[in-house]
Amino acid sequence: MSSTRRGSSVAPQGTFGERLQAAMAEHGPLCAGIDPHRGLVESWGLTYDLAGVERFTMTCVEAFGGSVAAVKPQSAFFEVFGAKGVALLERALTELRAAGTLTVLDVKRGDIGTTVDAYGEAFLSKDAPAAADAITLSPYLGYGSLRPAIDLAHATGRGVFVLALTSNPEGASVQHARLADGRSVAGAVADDAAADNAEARGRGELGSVGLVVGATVGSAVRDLGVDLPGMAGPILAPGLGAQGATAADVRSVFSGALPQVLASSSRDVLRAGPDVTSLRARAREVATEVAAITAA
Ligand SMILES: O=c1ccn([C@@H]2O[C@H](COP(=O)(O)O)[C@@H](O)[C@H]2O)c(=O)[nH]1
Repeated sequence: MSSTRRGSSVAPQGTFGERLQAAMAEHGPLCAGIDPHRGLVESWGLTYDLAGVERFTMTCVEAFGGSVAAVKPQSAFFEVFGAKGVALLERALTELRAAGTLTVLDVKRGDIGTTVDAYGEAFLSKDAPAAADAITLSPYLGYGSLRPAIDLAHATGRGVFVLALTSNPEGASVQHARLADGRSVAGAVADDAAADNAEARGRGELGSVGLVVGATVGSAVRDLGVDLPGMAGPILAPGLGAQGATAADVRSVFSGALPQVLASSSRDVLRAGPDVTSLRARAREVATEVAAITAA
């Protein structure tokens, strides 16, 4: 990538796992999503175009910046608007970073290793144009293909969340399958992440390689032998609210690994907009509810 396409260079202090652990302790374990769906944008009285999505996004940045542990923009909703949408996404990431709020960019990238290397440069390098504190990765070209991005994340103090048990019902057809050694696909992804978090675990810290496990997955974690405590990294748990999962589901799905959970909610919180104070209040309310469950 040419240097003219690079963003500004601000090296984060400490590992992603350390920073996330501190942010969850301060604000509660909520990652608020920025998902400018057409219907949501219009329900805020905005037009569904670049200007409307910009207003929506910057309202979220103002409401969530400094108020929640992390913010997760969903890249797809920005890519819809082409280069200008991506520029808006980059601006949101920059402003959240300036507010001292961790960002998890939901891009779900995965490819052969040489291409994953470029994805790492795009989002996790110190001069990345769309620098995020962490990104989501898909391991379905093999966990090992993610190596360049995982190594870069470790080198730059950033993190990744690897899809293990996604919140959608269709995910089970792949993620519940069994390998030749008897382990489930999701269990094997967790074992691979555990190996990457071994040093952090040895220091008694949260690792920087997390997993995505939906709060909607019921008993799958137990049934499939997915060792979340042994994984020792953060668990990004979407599905709260609009997809039907409750705080009580968080408690049962992640029992034994609750301190690692970063619950993620988008539409349920975003419906409280467009008023900044109401939006922030709803995010705080959900964060407090999940904190009470995960601390119990
Ligand atoms: O397993 C997964 C992985 C990612 N997501 C993403 O999280 C949000 C969920 O939005 P809600 O409005 O809270 O349902 C969205 O960006 C998804 O792409 C997920 O839902 N499940």
